[in-house]
Amino acid sequence: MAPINADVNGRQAYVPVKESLPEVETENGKSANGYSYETLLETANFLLSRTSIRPRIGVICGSGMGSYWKEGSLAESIEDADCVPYEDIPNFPVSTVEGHHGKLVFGKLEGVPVVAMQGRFHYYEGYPLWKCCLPVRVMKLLGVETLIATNAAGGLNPSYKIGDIMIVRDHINMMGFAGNNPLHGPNDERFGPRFPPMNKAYKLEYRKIAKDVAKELNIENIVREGVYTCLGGPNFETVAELNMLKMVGVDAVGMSTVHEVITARHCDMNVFALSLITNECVTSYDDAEANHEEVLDVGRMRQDILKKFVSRLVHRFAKETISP
Ligand SMILES: O=P(O)(O)O[C@H]1O[C@H](CO)[C@@H](O)[C@H]1O
Ligand SMILES: Nc1nc2[nH]cnc2c(=O)[nH]1
Repeated sequence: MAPINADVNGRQAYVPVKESLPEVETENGKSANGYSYETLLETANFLLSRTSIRPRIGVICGSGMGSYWKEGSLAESIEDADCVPYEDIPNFPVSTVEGHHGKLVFGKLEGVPVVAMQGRFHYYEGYPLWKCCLPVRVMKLLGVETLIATNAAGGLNPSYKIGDIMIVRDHINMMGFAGNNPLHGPNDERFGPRFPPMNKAYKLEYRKIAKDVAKELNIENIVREGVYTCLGGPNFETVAELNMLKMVGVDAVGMSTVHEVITARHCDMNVFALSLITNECVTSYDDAEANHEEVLDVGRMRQDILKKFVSRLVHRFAKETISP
């Protein structure tokens, strides 16, 4: 096992400023912000013992989009794939939502070593935010430098259509406004600083590359750029809530991603995120209702395009920004 203060690849990790963190007690008697650095190193080391892939880019598959890692689709472009079910991974939560398979897939995409989460964790499943984001820290310890987070979201911007792909320019951390943040609790400087900036969360260079790639793939007519927000869920929004979000500049609404991005930026990962617009947000009282089946159907419908888009992005991000 790698020594403490080195990452699993033996490189020097963040310099700790404290030997140990103060214990913060919660109602159930557990530490408030989750597993220690050492515990997550154990998880990372376990994973490295299950694969020879040393991933540089991590991908989180959104609702309905994870299926594109299965047979007949992106799996065909992932070489040397090693799948590890979440149940087998020490300290990992398990997926409980339809459309989230519950596996880590290690492999190569266009020659780039990647790890993909085929299934993410959501707050509404009962996991605290830090636990929803635990895989992001594990990715960091595996050596991942860039996170690509994908999600299914409702389109609030009236010009968006179902099936559009929104490059996330920025987010509004609604849950954070109420004090619910994945970084809540004692801070371990080996992951990152106490007060991380978030104004450049979504890397400008990656957003430019994504627009180039959209042109190359001839899909620029369905690719947008906008602001995402995450609500706790699991219910879809009321008309009044959606109208309020529209007023504050939200383009797409979901129940994920924001806390993952905060955790990734905290540990200095490069971040790119995209939302597949799976439904139009219902902003008047007589329109149709949102439902998860539609979300999954649109994910399936866009599977091929997303597969090509994400693969090209992996290639370009690796070529232009990842250290050799
Ligand atoms: O954000 P992802 O996981 O893509 O899924 C989105 O779609 C589901 C609702 O249909 C919610 O889980 C929401 O967060
Ligand atoms: N909160 C929320 N999440 C979604 N995920 C997919 N569509 C939606 C939506 O309309 N609202």
